Amino acid sequence: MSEPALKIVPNELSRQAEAALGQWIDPIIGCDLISAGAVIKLEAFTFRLYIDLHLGFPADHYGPQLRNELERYLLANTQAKVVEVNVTWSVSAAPLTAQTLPAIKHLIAVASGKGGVGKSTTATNLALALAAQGARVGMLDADLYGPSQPRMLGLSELPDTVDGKLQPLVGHGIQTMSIGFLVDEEQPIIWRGPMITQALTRLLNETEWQDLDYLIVDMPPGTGDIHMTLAQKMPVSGAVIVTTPQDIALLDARKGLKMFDKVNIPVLGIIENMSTHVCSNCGHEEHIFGAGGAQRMAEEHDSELLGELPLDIRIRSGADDGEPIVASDPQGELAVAYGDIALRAAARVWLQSRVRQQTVPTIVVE
Ligand SMILES: Nc1ncnc2c1ncn2[C@@H]1O[C@H](COP(=O)(O)OP(=O)(O)OP(=O)(O)O)[C@@H](O)[C@H]1O
Repeated sequence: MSEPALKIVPNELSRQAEAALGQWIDPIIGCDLISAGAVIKLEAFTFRLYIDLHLGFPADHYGPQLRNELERYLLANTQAKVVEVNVTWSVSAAPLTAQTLPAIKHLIAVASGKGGVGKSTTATNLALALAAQGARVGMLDADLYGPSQPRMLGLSELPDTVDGKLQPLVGHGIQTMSIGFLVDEEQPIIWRGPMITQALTRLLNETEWQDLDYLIVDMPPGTGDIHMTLAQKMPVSGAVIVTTPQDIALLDARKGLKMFDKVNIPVLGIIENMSTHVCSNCGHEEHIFGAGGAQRMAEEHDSELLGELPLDIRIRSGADDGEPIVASDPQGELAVAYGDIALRAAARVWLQSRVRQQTVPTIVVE
């Protein structure tokens, strides 16, 4: 005879906890933790609440922060006198396709419509921010006409080849491959479409990436051959679009957004770079390139503003010196801003795959 099914009877505290959790909009995930599928266990005894959360993005620092905030919130908003929240995380691989690369769980493209808006700088700092949360991160410099990752990550050696595979160079913990390692920095690259396509696919496929949660792909500006190669030959989980709030940059960013829509690459969100400038002498804040443009663009295109970054000399000098700000000042406010944006993008990658899986949280009550 089979065991009778366990009958789960909600009690007052579990009802209070579920209601409170339903009201808590996580600033990184963008929705409540139950809807996100993050609550994997909820145990409610008369005055004691035990909650297990599992996040699908790296959260070495975010996890403890979330635990502390949630414990305080639940103590204030339920009858519980003891609340224990346990947070774990792991990054699951993207669904298997013909293009899946076994060593890489997710490819995230960092793109911009227009050149010079700070896409490469943003890509580098986002990669470092994900690594700071515990993820294994790589960087593929797909800006073949103007590779900047060697300089930004402070790398200049020639990569080794082992059994015909290029070994990525590691800068600030990021496994990196760039055409800039293989050609002279001073020499212009004057390849036509098919050569570019071949060079990019070889850089991706012939590099021996080691067990990556995320490979960040630093795209060239615009919408050209490299973008088509990315869409057709690479398993991209999503793209983020970097823009400044300037009208001309936004116009080009819209084209980029539409291009990703056309080739079925989900846009994870928009990043507004050089949003404001705070004068280092007098502290006066100015919107040099205009205000609110990326937010409006996100609303118009049913996308999301992942965050804003100021125009700051420390970001510029770090990028030029091979000491990106997230690595050189990991506790500073700029690293925090990059960290939030990086986690929001990673959380969108996770939520996308959860929508496909439709998982339901387990709730156990006394
Ligand atoms: N938020 C910022 N504050 C100050 N300087 C910045 C910021 N973002 C980028 N920069 C600087 O702006 C310049 C252009 O940045 P970057 O090379 O990242 O742009 P890009 O969009 O990748 O350009 P390209 O399209 O030419 O590859 C660099 O000198 C960089 O250091």
